[in-house]
Amino acid sequence: MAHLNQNFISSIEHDLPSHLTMEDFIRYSNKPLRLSIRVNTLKISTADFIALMQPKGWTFTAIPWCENGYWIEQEHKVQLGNTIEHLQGLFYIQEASSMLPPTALFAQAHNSSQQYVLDMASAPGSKTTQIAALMGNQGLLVANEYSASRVKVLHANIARMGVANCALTHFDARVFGEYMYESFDSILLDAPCSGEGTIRKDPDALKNWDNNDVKGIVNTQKELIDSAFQALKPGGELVYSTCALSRKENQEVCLYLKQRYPHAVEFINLSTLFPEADKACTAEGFLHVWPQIYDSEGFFVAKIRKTASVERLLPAPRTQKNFPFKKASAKQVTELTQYLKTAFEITLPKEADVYVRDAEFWLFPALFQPFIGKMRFQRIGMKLADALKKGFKIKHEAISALTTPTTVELSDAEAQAFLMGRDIALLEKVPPRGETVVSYAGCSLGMVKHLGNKLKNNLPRDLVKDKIARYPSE
Ligand SMILES: C[S@@+](CC[C@H](N)C(=O)[O-])C[C@H]1O[C@@H](n2cnc3c(N)ncnc32)[C@H](O)[C@@H]1O
Repeated sequence: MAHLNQNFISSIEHDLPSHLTMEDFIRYSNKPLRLSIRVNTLKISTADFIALMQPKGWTFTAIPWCENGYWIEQEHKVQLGNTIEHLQGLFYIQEASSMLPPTALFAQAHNSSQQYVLDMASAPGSKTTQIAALMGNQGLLVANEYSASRVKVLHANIARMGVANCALTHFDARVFGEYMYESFDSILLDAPCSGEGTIRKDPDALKNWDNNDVKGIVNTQKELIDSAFQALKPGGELVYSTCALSRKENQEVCLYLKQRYPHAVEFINLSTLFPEADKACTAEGFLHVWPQIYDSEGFFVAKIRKTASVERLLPAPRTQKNFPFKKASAKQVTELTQYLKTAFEITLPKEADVYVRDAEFWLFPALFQPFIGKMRFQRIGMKLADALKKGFKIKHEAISALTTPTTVELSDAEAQAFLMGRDIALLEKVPPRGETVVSYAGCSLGMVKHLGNKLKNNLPRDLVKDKIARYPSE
């Protein structure tokens, strides 16, 4: 049963649009959320994923605002996060309304080239990984997160989902306007908020709700949206979203921006974003999703176009020296490319550059180059391989993100054993193949050393699980 304190009810009654009732709001707040997932098209097509999961007892209902999002029901209730398909990054467990902001950001983009994208408050990465899929792993996606522990979760999700076009930063996002003035084509500010919309997931979310706490959050939101607008290129687009319900954290933050930059802020009307979007549309053209409208969590989404350049608020900081990477030499690139091609049939993407730091080889999105020295990055692109005394050793991240056609396909039981860190015995002795990629459902799972009579497990220790959930028929 959701705990709605009286202060919250009084405040929300004030903000609820006249065509919705408080009774419905309370009724839906007490209803369990429908389970929803997003298929990771960086790894598998939606059709193949449905064909894989239907025989395992899943039923799919399409989410109208996300091409690859589904409400699902499971015939056999297993812990989704521990399934093989989840661990290999074929899908992301994501609340349906949380899929709205990236859809809005990529819908009918005014500037059709969304090459430089910033996600200002990213962890745990639901929307970052959705954006990377919408970008098809091209361009450059800068994903920022302020909390150190949440940066780790963000990175784990990016790696699991095979995202290759991302650079991670760890800042209070208020710095972007100063450090990255008018640098991005598109920005998502999924702002820290009071989380009122999450009551169906967390019945205690509003137990201690206090109007005074909201005031502090609103100041942060205004500073963050200002910084986002400074970092946006003229002609660029910004989506501001929260899972809060009050006008203060939503409409008023956007109106504040318009007041600050009246000549440069244009609100884009979202009433036709998907069929029935008008049901949640406000007078300003924002989507204010109350739980009872689409039987989802509460959410707010505003799309804003920057129609003109704005005056820079703070001077450009000095260029940062001591970038620890350098571009790999032509000889190094040739040797590495040959190793990847011969051993794994991997061809490196054209829009990426190989960088080297000590004995580590990294793949950076090509568009990253102009950002060198502008700010400190936690992690850029992905680690490709380590240099050995003779040759290289490919990293798991690269196997996960790059297509590897030559693989040994594992059965359900073998995939389970692999993810639990175990070696896999082969029924017949065959000539050893050395480093080999193993796959499940046609998608790579990781690497083994093929010894002829067994596959020696090479899964990184931090990815080994104690428990894997399997469906009864498997
Ligand atoms: C609503 S959550 C983001 C959810 C995320 N976009 C997703 O879809 O998975 C807001 C995030 O902002 C982070 N945060 C809080 N204050 C911040 C700040 N000043 N700058 C950047 N991030 C901040 C929080 O740690 C939290 O992870």
